[in-house]
Amino acid sequence: LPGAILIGERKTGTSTTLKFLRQMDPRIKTALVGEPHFFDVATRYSKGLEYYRNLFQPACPSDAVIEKTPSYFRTPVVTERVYACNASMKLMVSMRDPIDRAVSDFYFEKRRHEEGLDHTGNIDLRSTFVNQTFEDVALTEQGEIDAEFPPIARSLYEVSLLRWLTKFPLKQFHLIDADLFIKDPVTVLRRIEVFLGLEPMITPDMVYLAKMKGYYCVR
Ligand SMILES: Nc1ncnc2c1ncn2[C@@H]1O[C@H](COP(=O)(O)OS(=O)(=O)O)[C@@H](OP(=O)(O)O)[C@H]1O
Repeated sequence: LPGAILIGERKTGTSTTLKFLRQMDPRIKTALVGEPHFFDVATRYSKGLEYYRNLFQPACPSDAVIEKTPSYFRTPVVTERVYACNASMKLMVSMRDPIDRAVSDFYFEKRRHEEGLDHTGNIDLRSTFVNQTFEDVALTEQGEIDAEFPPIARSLYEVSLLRWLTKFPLKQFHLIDADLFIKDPVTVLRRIEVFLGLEPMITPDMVYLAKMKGYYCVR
């Protein structure tokens, strides 16, 4: 079972962070599926811990087993369930400039909707988003920032973080600077290795800057 979870938030580079860790540090083992959604989806949670265990790569005791599911961060029931699973769980929270994150989240939702990929059936009505920009939907009729609009609500990191802190001590958290990750992934990844209890082995020669993309890639 994982000893650490990257609990969110979405659009903060969680996919790349996990991919880089897996590719660059063979002691880090992950789930075989991208996002297990074990603690937030009732039908999966009810399958029990053996089901959850089987979602992971095989690992030896010196490895660090981790998973990432960005919706864990903001889903209240998850905090209790993770605590019941392992009160010593290490929790990684990735944070990006909240406005950049909200804008990215909005356009991601808009694209998903336009492509008809949302199959949940409970998409927020405002997320029809047709011909709308982020600026069109970010304000209430009174001209205030609409803190209940999901892409904005998901950037209110402190709301979720305070709930997690009612259950887990601060020393079990590691905050990932997602803006620094884009500029200097190695520094961020080495800090994660240390948090996971591993001697850092990720080094700058393992990455290169893909100038066209503007992002670092693994060699
Ligand atoms: N190396 C590299 N390559 C590609 N993308 C990178 C990289 N590093 C960070 N990012 C940032 O990752 C953002 C997407 O975040 P997530 O992976 O958390 O998105 S998701 O919630 O899983 O859809 C994505 O945000 P957007 O560009 O706004 O989509 C990127 O800023």
